[in-house]
Amino acid sequence: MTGLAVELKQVRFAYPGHDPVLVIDDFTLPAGQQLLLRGTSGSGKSTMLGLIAGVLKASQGQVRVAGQDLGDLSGAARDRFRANHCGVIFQQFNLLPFLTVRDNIALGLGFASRTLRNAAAQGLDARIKELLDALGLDAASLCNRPAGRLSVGQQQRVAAARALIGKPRLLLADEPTSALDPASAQAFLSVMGQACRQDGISCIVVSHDPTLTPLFDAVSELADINRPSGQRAAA
Ligand SMILES: Nc1ncnc2c1ncn2[C@@H]1O[C@H](COP(=O)(O)OP(=O)(O)OP(=O)(O)O)[C@@H](O)[C@H]1O
Repeated sequence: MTGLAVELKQVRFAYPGHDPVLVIDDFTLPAGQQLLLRGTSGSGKSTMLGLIAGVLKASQGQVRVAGQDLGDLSGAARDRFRANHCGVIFQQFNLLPFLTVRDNIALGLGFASRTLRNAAAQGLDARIKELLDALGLDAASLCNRPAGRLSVGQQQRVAAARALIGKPRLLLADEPTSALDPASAQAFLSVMGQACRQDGISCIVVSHDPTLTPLFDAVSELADINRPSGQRAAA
C-alpha cells in the first residue's frame, strides 16, 4: 500500500468550555506503518485517536484518513466512513457479554458495505476462524461461548478480531493491553501486528508500556507532536 493512512494538518481541538487539548501542526502515518503512540496520562492520546476515528471533530485544521478529509463529512457520514475503513479497540473492549464470541466478532461488520464485502468474500465463519487462529485462540472451543465467560486476555483478542474482521485500512487501539501482564501484552501485540501486516493494515496503538517499542515500526511521543497553548510559548 502507498500514500498516507493518516494526515493531520494545523489541527486544533478543545472540549467545549476548555483550553485546547491538541494543537498538532503536522502528523502523518504512512500507509502500512505500525505506530506506537506514547504520552503521559491526560496528555490527549485518546482524544487524538477520537479525532482520527471521526468520533470527535477538529475545531480547526484537516484530519485526513485514507485520503478523505473527515471535516468534509457530516456526523453520520463520518460514522459510515469509520465503519468502512477503521477498526477500533477501546480500553474496555466493549464486547457484549451475553453474545457469543462469533456474534461479537461479526458485530464489527455492522452495515458497512466495504468491510462486509471483504469478510463475505472469504465466507464469514472461515474469516472468523482464520482471525481467531491468528490471534492464538481456539475457534472450535470458543466460537459459541458467551464473551462474558472468557478471561480478560481472551476478551482482548476477541476485541482485536472484531476490529480486524473486515480488513480495515486503519486499526486504532487505545491501551489494548492495559489489563494484561507484560508477557501476555507482548504476545498479544505481536500476533495483532502480524495480522495487520498480513492484510496491509496501518495501525496506531496507544500504550504507556516502553517494553512494547520493539514490536512497532515507529514510536511517537505525543508531547513531540502536540503543542497546546501553554507549551507553545516555551517551544
Ligand atoms: N469529554 C471531555 N470533556 C472535557 N475534557 C475532557 C474530556 N475528555 C477528556 N478530557 C480532558 O482532555 C485531556 C486529554 O484527555 P485524554 O483522555 O485524551 O488523555 P490520555 O492521554 O488519553 O489520558 P490517559 O493516558 O490517562 O488515558 C485531559 O485533560 C482530560 O481531562
